[in-house]
Amino acid sequence: MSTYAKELEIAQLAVQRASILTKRVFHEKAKGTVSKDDKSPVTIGDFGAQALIISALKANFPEDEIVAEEEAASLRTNEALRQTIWDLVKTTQLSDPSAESALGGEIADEDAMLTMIDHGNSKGGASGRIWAIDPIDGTLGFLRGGQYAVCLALIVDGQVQVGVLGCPNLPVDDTAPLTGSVGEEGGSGVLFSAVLGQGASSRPLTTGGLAEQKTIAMRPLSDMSAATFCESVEAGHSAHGDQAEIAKKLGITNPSVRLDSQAKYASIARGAGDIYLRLPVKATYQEKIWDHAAGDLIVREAGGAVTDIQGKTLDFSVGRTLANNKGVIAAPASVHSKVLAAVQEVWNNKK
Ligand SMILES: Nc1ncnc2c1ncn2[C@@H]1O[C@H](COP(=O)(O)O)[C@@H](OP(=O)(O)O)[C@H]1O
Ligand SMILES: [Mg+2]
Ligand SMILES: [Mg+2]
Ligand SMILES: [Mg+2]
Repeated sequence: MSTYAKELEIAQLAVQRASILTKRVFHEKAKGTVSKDDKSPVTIGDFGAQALIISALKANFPEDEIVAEEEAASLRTNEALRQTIWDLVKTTQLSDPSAESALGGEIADEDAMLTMIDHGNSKGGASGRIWAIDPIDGTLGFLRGGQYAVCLALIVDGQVQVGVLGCPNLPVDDTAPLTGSVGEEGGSGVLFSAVLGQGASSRPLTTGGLAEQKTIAMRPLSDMSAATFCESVEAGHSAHGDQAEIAKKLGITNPSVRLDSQAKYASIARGAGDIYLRLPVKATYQEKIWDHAAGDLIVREAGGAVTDIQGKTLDFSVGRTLANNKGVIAAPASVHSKVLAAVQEVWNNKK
């Protein structure tokens, strides 16, 4: 068995199961949205997906630490919301019994569900095995009817070893035009994964066991002017103006493709786009490890390089945030230094 084979298998099945829950909520009008302390939204889909993923991890790797985005505090005082989530969680299973049983079976009751959610409160750090979970990345996209991703990564002694992204609204076809909006028929969804040193792959998302996988790779980029770059839909999450200036400096003529979530990392990893730019809007914002761990590894294993705007690799060893980094540049390894140089020119001119 290759290294991290079991972790990869469980992570993929856990993300696939959680994706089923998020899809159910995606098609509902009422998504049980509540506002967090930082004013950002969280939905019944985020809470439910986090409970299901953590339950699978606890059943298989009880000693591991977990850093997850959400916490159960607001659910302890909001019975209606808690019950809605519980109804979703207890009725979401993989249709393949052996896959479902690999995830350790059902959560016992509502209280156990809250405990599961709160197991994601690890401080993270430089030693040991730490899972990073973003149950729904791109919650704003999820609410808008756009792209979102279910994200899970295993970090060991500060290095991302396993990364899995479920992107329920991406098309299975790698060559389909890249857009941030979901078409009439929607995408049927793709599950991306990578293990350090073992390459990156993708397979269609299913509602049962894992579908057959294929290797993915970034597009060779011989002509920078033909590159497609991706950025957030939300202007508050990355600096659209700076990014447009950088693209111009690089001679990129295609308009940027705006899509929510780590679907950006996944899309460039499979050659549906080329470059992902995330320039800080606010100097004080610290990126969260769960927003990047899986995507960073998947892009690197597909032939890309990922750094911050100073050219430093992303440092997952300093807690729940990327406190040592600012912004993100992800590009094919062969052109990354060129992109970095353009970013630095624009960034330094601003000072
Ligand atoms: N000021 C800010 N700068 C950068 N990222 C931010 C931000 N405020 C929130 N975010 C993060 O941006 C993520 C979405 O990224 P994107 O814009 O690429 O879709 C959010 O994840 P969630 O949706 O999981 O909360 C959130 O963690
Ligand atoms: Mg959030
Ligand atoms: Mg996120
Ligand atoms: Mg999230």
